[in-house]
Amino acid sequence: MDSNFTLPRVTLIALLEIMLLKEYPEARPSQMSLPALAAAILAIHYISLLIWLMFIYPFYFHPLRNFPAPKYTLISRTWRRIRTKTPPGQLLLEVAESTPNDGIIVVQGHSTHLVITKPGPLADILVHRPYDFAKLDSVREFLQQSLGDGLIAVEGDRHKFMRKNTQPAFKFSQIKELYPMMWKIAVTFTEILKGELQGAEGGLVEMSRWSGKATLDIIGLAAFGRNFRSIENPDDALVRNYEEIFRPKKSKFAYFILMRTFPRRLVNMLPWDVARMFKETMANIRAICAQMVKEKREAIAKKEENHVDILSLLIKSDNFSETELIDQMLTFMAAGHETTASVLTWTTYLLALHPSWQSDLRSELRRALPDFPWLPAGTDLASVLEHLPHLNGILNESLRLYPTVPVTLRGAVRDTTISGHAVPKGTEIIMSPWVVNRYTALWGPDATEFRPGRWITTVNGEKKANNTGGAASNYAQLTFLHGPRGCIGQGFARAELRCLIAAFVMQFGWELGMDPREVVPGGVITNKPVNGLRLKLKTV
Ligand code: HEM
Repeated sequence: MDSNFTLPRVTLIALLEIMLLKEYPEARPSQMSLPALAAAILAIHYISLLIWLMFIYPFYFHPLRNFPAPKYTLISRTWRRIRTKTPPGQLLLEVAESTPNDGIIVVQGHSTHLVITKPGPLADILVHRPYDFAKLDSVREFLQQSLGDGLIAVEGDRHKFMRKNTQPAFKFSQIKELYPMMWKIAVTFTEILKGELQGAEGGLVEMSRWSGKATLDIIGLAAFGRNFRSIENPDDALVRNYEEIFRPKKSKFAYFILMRTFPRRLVNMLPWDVARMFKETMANIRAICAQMVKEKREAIAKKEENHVDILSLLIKSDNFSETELIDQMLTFMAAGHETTASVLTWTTYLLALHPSWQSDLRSELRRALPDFPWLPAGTDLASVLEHLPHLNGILNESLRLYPTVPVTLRGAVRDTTISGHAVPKGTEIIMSPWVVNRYTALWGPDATEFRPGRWITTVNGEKKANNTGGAASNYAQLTFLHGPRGCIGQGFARAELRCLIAAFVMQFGWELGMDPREVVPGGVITNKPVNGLRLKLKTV
């Protein structure tokens, strides 16, 4: 939705004028040479274009000009964000806090975007008209390059079909079946970590790395029915490949920005390591997934065991081709592994800063699971963990304060409306869980503080978990988005996190093992502490 006057068009007009003046010398001022005249014409056109784009078009002609806008240009703020290393989404939060709005703000950067801040317009985009908005072509192309045509990358009718046929693998009864397996890995994770502590100086461990191993093992078993044993075996090929992809690095950030801005083929032609690394590691991961799909098909055919994993359910549904199964598996591995690891890492960070919540949670868990790490036969772990107020309050508050995907972009694929406002095709939209989850208009003056108590209600003297955190709308919590393009794995992720946090808190007490100023949220795909998270653990 940008101006018809663009740099290439204005350059073309200027060149045409120069050619005309060359053809008709009588029209030229006699005292100026042609080169001087050409330079002057180009300069006048470019300065006019700049004035048009910065001061006239956005405020008097842009179709979205009537939405409230910040009083400053985003370019100056972006520069400050880069300098001060504030996390992605923080700049937009400052915009939302300082610009009175009804849920839609227009921001001008190198192009125009609508930033959505409140429940009404979020519901329109995510639930009422989700297929009027799609991922931007550049983002989709990047996803397809890595994950093929998995659920996260497809659009329109293709997406509707896939989502409908994948949903059964994530229904509540299915997740309930997965709890004991998740618990087993969570306990193994803490046991191995306990062993590591003996060799670790001062009980120091790097939590991001360990979180990634635990969640990779859980997704391996739940998605493929295969234990990668990455917790025990750091040299596993799949583990190494995933660690390589997700390790935050400046060169990767630059690669993503270039992929957003220039054609993918062009960027991939550049002779740099990061493009080659992406290509090679994704090809390795794809080959491993293809092998696992093949083996699983054979095992199902031989009726070797009772298969409850996601891949088995998709194979048995007979709705997916071989390539589609591989694409879906790659998608679940990518979407369901680092995301959950990031939340586990941030939860341990928040609990390191708030030791009283750590010990309250431990007491709650000891009462609920007195035989830890054993579960008496017949224990309904899902029912036990899903009702614990401290566990769920802490999890919800971590998900709120450190949403794994801090910012997501959409483009209107047709002329449509948001909250009754006309929005032309091509309009780019920013939805930011970081903004919405921390917005004082939705959460009150303590929006940015860690207060798990907001998710706990006392009824007749008994503490119970609530699902709203005291906010007036479900849309105030955007971590998993909502609607048919929201996270299909939300229930899975919550189950897994309950197990991991519970086992961790029952096994260890901890404090921060680094300068708190060094704990900086950032990262390329998921929101991670860019300098890692060192914790000082002791067994309890
Ligand atoms: C705490 C952990 C997780 C968080 C915060 C999270 C967050 C999200 C978000 C924000 C999206 C929408 C992305 C966008 O459209 O820009 C998404 C989509 C998705 N997530 Fe998750 N996710 C998590 C865990 C999982 C898990 C465990 C799985 C699978 C086992 C999973 C599978 C997916 C898939 C397949 C999609 C695409 C859905 C679609 O477009 O229909 N996620 N997730």
